[in-house]
Amino acid sequence: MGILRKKIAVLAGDGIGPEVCHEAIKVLDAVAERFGHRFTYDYQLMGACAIDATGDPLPESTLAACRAADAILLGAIGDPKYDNNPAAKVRPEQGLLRLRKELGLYANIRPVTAYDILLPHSPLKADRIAGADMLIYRELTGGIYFGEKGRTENGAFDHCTYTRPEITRIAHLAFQSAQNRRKKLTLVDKANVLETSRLWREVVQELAPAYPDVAVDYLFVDNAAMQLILNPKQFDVMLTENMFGDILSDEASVIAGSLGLLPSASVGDKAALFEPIHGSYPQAKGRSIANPIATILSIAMMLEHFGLQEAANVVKDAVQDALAQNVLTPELNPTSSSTTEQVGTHIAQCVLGFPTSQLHRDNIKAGMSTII
Ligand SMILES: NC(=O)C1=CN([C@@H]2O[C@H](COP(=O)(O)OP(=O)(O)OC[C@H]3O[C@@H](n4cnc5c(N)ncnc54)[C@H](O)[C@@H]3O)[C@@H](O)[C@H]2O)C=CC1
Ligand SMILES: CC(C)CC(=O)C(=O)O
Ligand SMILES: [Mg+2]
Repeated sequence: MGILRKKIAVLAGDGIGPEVCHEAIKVLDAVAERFGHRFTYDYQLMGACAIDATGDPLPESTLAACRAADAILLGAIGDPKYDNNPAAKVRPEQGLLRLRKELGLYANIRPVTAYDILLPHSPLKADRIAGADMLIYRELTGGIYFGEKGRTENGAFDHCTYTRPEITRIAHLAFQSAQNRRKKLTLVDKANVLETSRLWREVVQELAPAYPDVAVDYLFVDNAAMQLILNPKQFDVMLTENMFGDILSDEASVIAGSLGLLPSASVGDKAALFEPIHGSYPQAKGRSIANPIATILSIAMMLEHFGLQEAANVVKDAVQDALAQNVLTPELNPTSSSTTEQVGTHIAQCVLGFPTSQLHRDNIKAGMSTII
């Protein structure tokens, strides 16, 4: 692969979004330096910061920049002043949902891995989670988040709808992914109650014969939530609708060890966006305690999307190095933690090829004894 030039729209967003994006871009710059690629960044507003500046959570200029970019990096959006005001008509989350819809980002791919090195930090029993490695395919532009919603005289409603094409296109992606992995696909639904779930089951059953090497099973979402913690190793590719995937993937982050570790790629036919699965974690804003690894691993997914597998592997190895060296934010290591910036710098330095021992000597010289 020769030298690549790519333009990346950066939507740092709210809360910890700017902090984790800053570290992710540090790592991307290190990739550029090491491999000779050229990445340019187009910073745009989305979320509460965009409402503050323009009144609109997704200004037209942001949407245009995203359309013009080769890929989009998103930090996170959301602010307590909207979370705590149910009457607010304009909300940061509307910007994200509209962006996903406008760009046709229908498949959100969320890898979940139990890192051996973090097993002792997990609140779950190590023998239950060791070796867990799954991909969640979450449908991202349909379902209850996008249905008609409103208030009645004494109540409220959110409609959930799905069409066959919406299910078919993501199901194909999930089947193909399973073919390249351990060849197991689990559809998670609530087909014992919901008509939309029965359509999901019907479509997946119809597609299954085209993928004879993939074993398909079906779980109701309530059982799946329990199985995920009880025996996560049973899952290879999990396919599910928008809201179930949103909820189950946050639950699955406990298997990895922290919500701050899980990256994602949101892809469609014309655009691709890379984002940590977590939100804006407002309690951590400005305190340099947010884990940037979910966003840095989202950069690795972006590099894979660009066809830069070697660079993606270098980023993933650098993350492993940070975990192995105990360069961890406080939710993973409360007694001897590193800052958001120290984790990002460690990973960027590893990408640049610094021997770790050298890096540690430099950190000690700089007085950053908490790193070791
Ligand atoms: N994609 C996005 O931009 C998303 C935005 N949100 C928004 O974020 C705001 C906060 O929502 P919450 O429900 O509190 O979810 P959240 O994901 O922001 O935080 C939930 C908890 O997860 C942990 N956490 C999250 N990110 C972390 C990180 N990088 N490092 C270490 N720990 C981390 C913290 O314990 C935190 O209290 C809301 O306004 C919500 O709407 C929520 C989810 C996704
Ligand atoms: C606005 C929400 C749907 C964001 C979220 O929770 C997510 O995408 O995981
Ligand atoms: Mg979520």
